[in-house]
Amino acid sequence: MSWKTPGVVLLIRWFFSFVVPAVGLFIAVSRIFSFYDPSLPLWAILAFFVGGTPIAFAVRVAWTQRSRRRRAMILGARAVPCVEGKRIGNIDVLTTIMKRSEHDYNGQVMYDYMSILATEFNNYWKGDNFRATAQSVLGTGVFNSDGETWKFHRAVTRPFFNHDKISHFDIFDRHTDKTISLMKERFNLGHAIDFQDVISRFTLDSATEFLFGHCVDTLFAALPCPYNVDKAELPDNSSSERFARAFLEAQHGIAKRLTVGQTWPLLELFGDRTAGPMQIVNEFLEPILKEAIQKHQSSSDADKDVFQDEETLLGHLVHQTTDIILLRDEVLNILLAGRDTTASTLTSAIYLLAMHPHVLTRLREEVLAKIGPSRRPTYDDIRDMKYIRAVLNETLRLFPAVPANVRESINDTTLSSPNPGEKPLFIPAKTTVAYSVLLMHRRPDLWGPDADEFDPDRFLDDRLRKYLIPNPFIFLPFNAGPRICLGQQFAYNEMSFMLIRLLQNFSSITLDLDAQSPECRPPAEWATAGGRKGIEKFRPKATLTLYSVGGMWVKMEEAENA
Ligand code: HEM
Repeated sequence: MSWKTPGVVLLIRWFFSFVVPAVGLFIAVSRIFSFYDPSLPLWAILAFFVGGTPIAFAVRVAWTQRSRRRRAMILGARAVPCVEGKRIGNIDVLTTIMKRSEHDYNGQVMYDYMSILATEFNNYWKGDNFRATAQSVLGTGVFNSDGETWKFHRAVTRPFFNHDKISHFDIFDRHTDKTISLMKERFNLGHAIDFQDVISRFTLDSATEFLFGHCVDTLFAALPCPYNVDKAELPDNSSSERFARAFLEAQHGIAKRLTVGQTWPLLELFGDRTAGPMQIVNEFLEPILKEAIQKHQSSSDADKDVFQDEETLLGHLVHQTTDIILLRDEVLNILLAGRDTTASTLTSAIYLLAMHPHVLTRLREEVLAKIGPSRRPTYDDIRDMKYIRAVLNETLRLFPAVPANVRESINDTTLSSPNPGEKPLFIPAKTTVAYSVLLMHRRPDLWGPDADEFDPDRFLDDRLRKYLIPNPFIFLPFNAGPRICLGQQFAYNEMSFMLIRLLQNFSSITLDLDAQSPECRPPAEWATAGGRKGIEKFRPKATLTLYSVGGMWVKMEEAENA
């Protein structure tokens, strides 16, 4: 095991920031004393050793605060109000945030403690803190870089997403068929299915196929067993799912770090929690990357020069670079960007359709009228289907797959005050600012008094003109500005394709709450809470993406003509 764990690296940094200056000060003072009187009193030596580092820390904090007040005044701004804890270093606030992030309704702790960033994207970047947190998993890929490196990543990947590829629909079709037949098998046994699990397999198998040309075939592994069913009743055809599990574990590692904040390395004093899972991920990827590089290098020069409409992202990327680390970072970042987001949105959509059968009926009518009971949907079909787009948008409004995010300020800047007439809030350079799209999407002042309700018509009727058209920044599931999601169109195609196929095959969806293990069900006290917390039948939580704790257990009724 390497001694250079994240925790040790942080302690070394702190040693040089606080202990070394304190010792330096001690040496300087003792020199001055020795000039007049060679023996420094024992109490002074002890006081320096015991109090030196905390005093150096306190002086640094006081100096920073004074400097911030002065810089805020220059910008005509005021300091952001601070949360005042009861313990030194706000340790009580930190532990409360960690605990509530684990158990409370997603976003609630943010709502109670933090301020919301609205539209000030230009003064911010991802920043060093986020990069340090995610580096061991995402490397320097598009999701985790800024400046020139980010521009490079974005430039090399963008052409791949520029036009819709027929081959993508072939991939969706193959994996959708497999997914639906797995679901039917389970429903025929009379049991529920964890839709979140099965759809995550679908998006992983589809994404690995279109990114690397190698499907990880998670749809062939055994499905999880409902809480209320004996495992022996279900067939077990398990095969290795190491890659999928390891990649998820690595993401959980990043999410944990983000919850703790900048002191996360202290929790990893004895080892990097993402190192083990990332070793498995890298072992899976390395031969695939090497094969793609070799194939490119052995192709004739004439072939290399001709721009080909490659089927896979990797096939496209090796034309730009054969640096194996760059290639790995790129495909892993896009796998993360594209896989869990679509799985999360489809899971939320199925939940909402189960909760609102009249929406399901209307959506099914659109599918049957436009495409019929069995034909494969085309790109043109999907483009013309207004209601399916409204259902997906309304799902993304209430349950945005990336519910919260962070940015770091580049220079000293300000945010307009939430209370009109008050001075703006001062944001010093290099400050991490967290913002929640989920909370913004549910604000009644932005979306109307029924903001908490699921109603796809708000994307079709007068409410569209009243709220969204004049103020498009109130709906940001795909982010906005130069870092807007590259895969937005791909995602709408994939999600619409799957929903259409599901509704061609099934005529109703019900939640099976008994199949969910009791510790994963929403706590009884949520029922009396206001807003969506009081409505929800599942516990929404987030790693980098939103998910349902313990899965989303549903039953579906097969359509007569399926
Ligand atoms: C419902 C589905 C999706 C949602 C809600 C979504 C949402 C987002 C969001 C919020 C970001 C900004 C993240 C940030 O800057 O911190 C983003 C970035 C990105 N997304 Fe998506 N995404 C989805 C699907 C996809 C798919 C399917 C792909 C590709 C196959 C993809 C590729 C990307 C890439 C490459 C970026 C990075 C852009 C950059 O930083 O310049 N996304 N996405």
